[in-house]
Amino acid sequence: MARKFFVGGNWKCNGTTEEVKKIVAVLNEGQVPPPDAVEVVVSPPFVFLPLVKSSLKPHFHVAAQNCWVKKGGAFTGEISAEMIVSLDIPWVILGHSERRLLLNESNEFVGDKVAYALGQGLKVIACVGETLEQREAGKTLDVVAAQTRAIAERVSSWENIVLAYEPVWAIGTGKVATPAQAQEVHHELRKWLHDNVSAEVAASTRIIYGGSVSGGNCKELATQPDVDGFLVGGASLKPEFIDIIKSSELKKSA
Ligand SMILES: O=C(CO)COP(=O)(O)O
Repeated sequence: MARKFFVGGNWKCNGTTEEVKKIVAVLNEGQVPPPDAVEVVVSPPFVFLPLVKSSLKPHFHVAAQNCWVKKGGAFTGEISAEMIVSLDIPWVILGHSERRLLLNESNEFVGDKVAYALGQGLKVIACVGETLEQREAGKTLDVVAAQTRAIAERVSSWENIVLAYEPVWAIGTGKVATPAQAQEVHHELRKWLHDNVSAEVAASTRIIYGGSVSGGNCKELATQPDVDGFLVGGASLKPEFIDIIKSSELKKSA
């Protein structure tokens, strides 16, 4: 089965109510390919989830940016998977490098979160990626394999997981991975899934790229055989996000 192109917009910790309304208006006015050609999921900060969900055209789906590792309770400041489900939000981003690095989320903790969120019925955009130091030390594939393994060991199905490869050195830096660099890691991740999970999961799991994706560089990246879409940060707050969604049209179906 062909993997449907997937474009995620991670708004991170950005936006006021007024700014969020403007981004929603841009999305609603955009001429984008139909939902059977591309899956688009935007991820506003928690406080804007209901506003964004209720004002976006149904064509677009919504994701939370994180959730707690288990059932809610006495965890001040956290948001549980159950809460996200109760808002009818289908997706959550987990394991983003900003949380792994700034908030010390370990591979195991991220794996536990992915398993718990899936168990509650959420779909998960699970992020992996190496730092510049790790890349320069030749450890890229070991790092992303270890991050992926911690997820694979804890989940029984990959049906509701999109894997996002986001090299840390490319995030918010304007230094996008070259199409060849992205393709190499995506190919290796797919091979890892093939060898360690199953051929079926390797063939069907979408592996998307994130890190300084823009309206300018998305086209060449989109044509790489193992790049099934994008997770976009800064550019997802701007009208060029529409161009990035449209890059799905360049994808030849597998
Ligand atoms: O972290 C990212 C998406 O999750 C990428 O961010 P930028 O597109 O701003 O580099």
